[in-house]
Amino acid sequence: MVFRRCCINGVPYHEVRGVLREMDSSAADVDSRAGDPVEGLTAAMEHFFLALALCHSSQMDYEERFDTLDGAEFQYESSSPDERALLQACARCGVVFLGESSGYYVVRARGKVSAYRRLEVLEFTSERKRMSVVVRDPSNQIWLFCKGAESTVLPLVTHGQKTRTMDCIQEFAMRGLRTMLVACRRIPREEYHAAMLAVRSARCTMAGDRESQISSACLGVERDLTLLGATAVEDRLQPGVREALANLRDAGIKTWILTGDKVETAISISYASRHFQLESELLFVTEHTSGPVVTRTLRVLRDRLVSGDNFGLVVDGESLALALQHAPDLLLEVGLACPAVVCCRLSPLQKCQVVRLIKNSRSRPTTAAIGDGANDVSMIQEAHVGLGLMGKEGRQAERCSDFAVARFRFVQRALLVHGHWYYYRLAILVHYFFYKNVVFVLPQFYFIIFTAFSPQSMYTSVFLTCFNIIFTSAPVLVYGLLEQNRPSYQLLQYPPLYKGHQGNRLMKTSHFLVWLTAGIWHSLVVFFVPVLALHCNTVLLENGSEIDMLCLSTLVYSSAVLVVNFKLLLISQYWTFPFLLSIIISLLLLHVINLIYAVIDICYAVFNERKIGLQESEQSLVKSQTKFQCCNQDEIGLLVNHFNQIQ
Ligand SMILES: Nc1ncnc2c1ncn2[C@@H]1O[C@H](COP(=O)(O)OP(=O)(O)OP(=O)(O)O)[C@@H](O)[C@H]1O
Ligand SMILES: [Mg+2]
Repeated sequence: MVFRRCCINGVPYHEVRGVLREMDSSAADVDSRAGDPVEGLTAAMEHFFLALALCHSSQMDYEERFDTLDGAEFQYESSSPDERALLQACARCGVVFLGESSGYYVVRARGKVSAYRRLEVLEFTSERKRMSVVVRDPSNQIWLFCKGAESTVLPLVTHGQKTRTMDCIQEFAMRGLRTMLVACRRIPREEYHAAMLAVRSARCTMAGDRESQISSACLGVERDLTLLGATAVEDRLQPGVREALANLRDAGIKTWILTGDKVETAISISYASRHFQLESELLFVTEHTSGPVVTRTLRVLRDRLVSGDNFGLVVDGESLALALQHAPDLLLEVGLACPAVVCCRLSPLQKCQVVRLIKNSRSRPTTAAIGDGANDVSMIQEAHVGLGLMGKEGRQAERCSDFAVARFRFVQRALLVHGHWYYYRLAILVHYFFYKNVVFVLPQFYFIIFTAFSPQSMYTSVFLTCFNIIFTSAPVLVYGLLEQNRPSYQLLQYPPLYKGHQGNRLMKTSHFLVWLTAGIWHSLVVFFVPVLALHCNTVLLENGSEIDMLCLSTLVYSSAVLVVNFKLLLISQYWTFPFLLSIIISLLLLHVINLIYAVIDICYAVFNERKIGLQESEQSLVKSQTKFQCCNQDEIGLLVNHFNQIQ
């Protein structure tokens, strides 16, 4: 962010490298508006810059060597890029914030170093849209300095050049600059103590709405302000934002800009970023104060939108709150019908509400929110996909997001290329898992039918276990990581290709049925081809013996593994070395494990045979012994009979 302009006591100035030039607003040509450089700072200017140098929450430890340093060299640490830009501008103009030491703000102005005792900081929140500091100056006077959005500071101002300053703010905002008002007040000592007591007790309260109690306590001291002026900071668009927005639009992605900025600033930035086209006709839902009026405006806009022209919708925070309360469906209808929407002066909660409104609309669109500040965290978390920009406004957005991106323009690659690929990969992966299991399991059903509903399993337990774990898992995983159905340059060059996947098209029932049919057909082939082949001649082995059931099962099983792996190879449009290697290894493993299993099985059978043989011989021995005994008994019986007859 760069400090560009300011307005002091109603007079606009242009700042370049620490030189202020008064601007002539009446001049038609922008370049000829800046007048002669201002010689030295007037008391009003010094007071204005002093307010900026004191009213902030930036950090820098004061060191004495800073006293002699040029202010432009300081790097201020702040979560607010606006504040950093303002402090650097102050330093360039001669009022240098040197840092903080033991509760004192040290400031150098006109070569003189002064320490201001920090008494209280009334922090900035996106709801209050302003912040204040209370300090005691070296002459023991207590001052309150306040800066913030004009919508929240102006109502507190009672003295100063209100009208001229607001004209300046309007002009700055039309140029796309981020504006703030700066005001101050000298607080009587007795009032200070009472007001601060109220603020501190509100901060300590645990009951009720604590935030609103703090806000109203702050209002006790933030009142009767004297307007010092206004600042205008340029928030430069990152490189590539225009192209990225245009590409996202071509890809069928609807973009809404949700910002805390002023309406004019937001519109100007929207034109600069081509979110609004030059030919766009703007529809305004702004400055409404009652629900019925907002509803009426939205109805009128809805009727106008039928003509289908290139419209841009602008909604401000207050009107949005009313619309969300009284006519959310109408707002949604109008918003979705407009090609571009800008919502300005939104609080973090409102940003979240807008995302929720869209997310829960009838068509159930997939939403993605992208932001860089703490005030974007709630919408990032509400959206289906949260994208955090690594920015100058701290790391909250980045930490709360699903994906962090360094630059806005990288979003188009993330969505159009990686989003496209990953959706495609995931869709194929899910269908493929169903498919390969259908090919594997259905032959078992056919087998049951062929064996008069026998409970016998065709596959052995080793085969059952290995199918999904070893023989068919690696290729599909590698496919899921590396597949590219189109090259990246093509996807970036033709953003409409992204539309092909919108509405979850690859996961429709029709796609599932296609895969299911393929699975059934392949299962028929892998079962019936071996069965019919063996039906003609079951003697396959060299020694003339017939093949057994294990042999049929191995044949069917191997065919299933081959077919599902080849299917993946054929549907893949991007053959990489790891992918081919994973298929080769899977097939090799199939044969190696088959071989090992066969050897183990033969050994087992031989062992069994031996065991059976042994048992049989043992049994026959017993039998023969018994026979022998029986025989002996018989013979003895015969001998006895014979002996009796002789007698
Ligand atoms: N540190 C600050 N001190 C005082 N006022 C501030 C400060 N930062 C921002 N503001 C004022 O509060 C307004 C709202 O700020 P907020 O951070 O909610 O949104 P934003 O920064 O303007 O926009 P965005 O949503 O794009 O981040 C700003 O437009 C500005 O006028
Ligand atoms: Mg901000």
